[in-house]
Amino acid sequence: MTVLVQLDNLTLGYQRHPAVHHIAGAFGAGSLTAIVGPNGAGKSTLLKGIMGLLKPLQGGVTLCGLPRQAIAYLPQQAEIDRSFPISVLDTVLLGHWRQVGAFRAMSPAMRDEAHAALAAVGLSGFENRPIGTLSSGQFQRVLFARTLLQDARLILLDEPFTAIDARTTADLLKVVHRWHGELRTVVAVLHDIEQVRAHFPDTLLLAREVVAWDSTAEALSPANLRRARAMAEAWDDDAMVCARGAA
Ligand SMILES: Nc1ncnc2c1ncn2[C@@H]1O[C@H](COP(=O)(O)OP(=O)(O)OP(=O)(O)O)[C@@H](O)[C@H]1O
Repeated sequence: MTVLVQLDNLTLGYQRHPAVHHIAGAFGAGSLTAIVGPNGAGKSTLLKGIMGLLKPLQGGVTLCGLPRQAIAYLPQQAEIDRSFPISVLDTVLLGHWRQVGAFRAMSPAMRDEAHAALAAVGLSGFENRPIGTLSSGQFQRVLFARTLLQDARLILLDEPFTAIDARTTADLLKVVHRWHGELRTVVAVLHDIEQVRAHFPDTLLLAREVVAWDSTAEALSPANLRRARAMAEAWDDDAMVCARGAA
């Protein structure tokens, strides 16, 4: 396996209060991995750490030959403000932002790519709609279209299918498989275990620390799922220091 992202004894948290501890392992180039775990397990925190939005309290993240601009990150929909008056097409065109910068105009080829991306997610004809008027499923399609334009080598998706209808989920899973086929590396936080078993070859089972990081069949064994549940029941949200101390 060629390593794309290496996590070394990674501890992340907020106001020095650890949320995930001592994560060690690697995402291989071209891998398709689900991150699964109970509520509050630190799944979103881990994505933010990989993205560089959170500074490690301990340990580190190494991007192997991967510039940060080559990472696409889709946060949970709840974290995105949709009241901004911007059209579907302009939202998708933001995917070109890193190539274009603040002042250069979009080329006709870039616009064509945006139209093609909207067609790929089933949203042709929606170009001029303000994003605030879309359903959650339609808006998630827009965000996937924008990600298609970004040409990212690592794609981080935080609960991309939560509160999204079944048809949209099926369509967007096809986009995920397209990325995997293009040898991009995809990491998605997911809650639907059956969906993970059906579509994601690898799984990181997280409960504030790694329970298992393996092929999905191994990682989601009944014993590992029981362990993750038991660990969640034992969490002490008021604990101020890492029980294992500095490694
Ligand atoms: N901005 C923040 N400030 C302080 N604590 C936070 C912040 N964001 C998350 N936490 C805490 O960090 C821990 C891990 O949260 P995180 O959102 O990463 O979990 P998760 O596994 O993604 O949960 P869920 O499945 O419920 O979305 C939780 O105890 C949470 O309350």
